[in-house]
Amino acid sequence: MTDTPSHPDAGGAQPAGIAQPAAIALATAVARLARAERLLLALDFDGTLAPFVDIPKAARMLPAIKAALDRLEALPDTWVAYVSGRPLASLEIVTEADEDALLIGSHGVEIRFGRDGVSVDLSDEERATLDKLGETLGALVDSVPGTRLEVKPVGFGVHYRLLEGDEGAAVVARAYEAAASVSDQLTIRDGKDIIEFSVRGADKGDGIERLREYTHATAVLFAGDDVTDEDGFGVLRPEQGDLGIKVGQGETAAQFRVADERAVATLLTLLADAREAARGESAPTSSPA
Ligand SMILES: O=P(O)(O)OC[C@H]1O[C@H](O[C@H]2O[C@H](CO)[C@@H](O)[C@H](O)[C@H]2O)[C@H](O)[C@@H](O)[C@@H]1O
Repeated sequence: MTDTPSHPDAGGAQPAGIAQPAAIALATAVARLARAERLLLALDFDGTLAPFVDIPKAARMLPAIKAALDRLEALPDTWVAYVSGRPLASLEIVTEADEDALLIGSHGVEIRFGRDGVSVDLSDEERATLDKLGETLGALVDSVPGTRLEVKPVGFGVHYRLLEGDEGAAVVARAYEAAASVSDQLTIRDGKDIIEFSVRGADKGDGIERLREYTHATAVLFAGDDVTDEDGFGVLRPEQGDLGIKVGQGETAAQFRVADERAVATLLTLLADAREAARGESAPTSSPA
């Protein structure tokens, strides 16, 4: 946390990891968001809540983030949802989802709202393309030590986090070529040390709109770190009180930017404090990681 004075509307605290006066403006926006009638927190997972690790299934959100989200989820008219590129099954594990969890997986293709869900029924043509894609990309990763194929319900991710320097770019080029030999209709997503090819083209913006509809939220907070999260920022309605937060570097349509997951922890803790106060709950003194 910074020790500089805060804006009168900001509830007396500022998010760490960003410079003034942006920190003051963000703290003010968070204080306003805390007073929303029905609040939806739609959150990207990897690189936003959880630091990157070499083994995807080992990723977990920072403890301070988990604590803040648990507090927020316990409040009335407040929903926490995860909107990720991960397959739903993987997202359930890393978020330690309970039976009420709101999850959007596979970049908007897979949906689980509590016990309700949308199953992904592939057409014969999509299934055939997917099978061929798996064989082709499988052969590629088998030929490049350090790469790994992530199997998803509607596509595949080629992971190359363990490669050095230009080796990653070379694998991406070969993956493009391999995928193009299968189909020119694929949705391609260039993520952080992963290149993904899918036979379905939904995006995180679609997922957020489904969540907005389901929760009847009057305000939405979406935070994300990657290029694929720009689809999410694109459907926000700042004029209605929505808030978009970009985590880390890179061009963005989000209104605000914070440095990293620790700054997200600070922000969510401030939001939990402010919303508990707004909803008349006790606001325990809490310190982020
Ligand atoms: O939309 P997100 O929740 O940010 O998911 C994006 C991808 O996240 C996972 O891969 C990334 O995180 C891994 C664990 O830290 C890391 O090893 C990998 O290099 C990153 O690309 C996940 O495995 C993918 O399926 C998601 O698309």
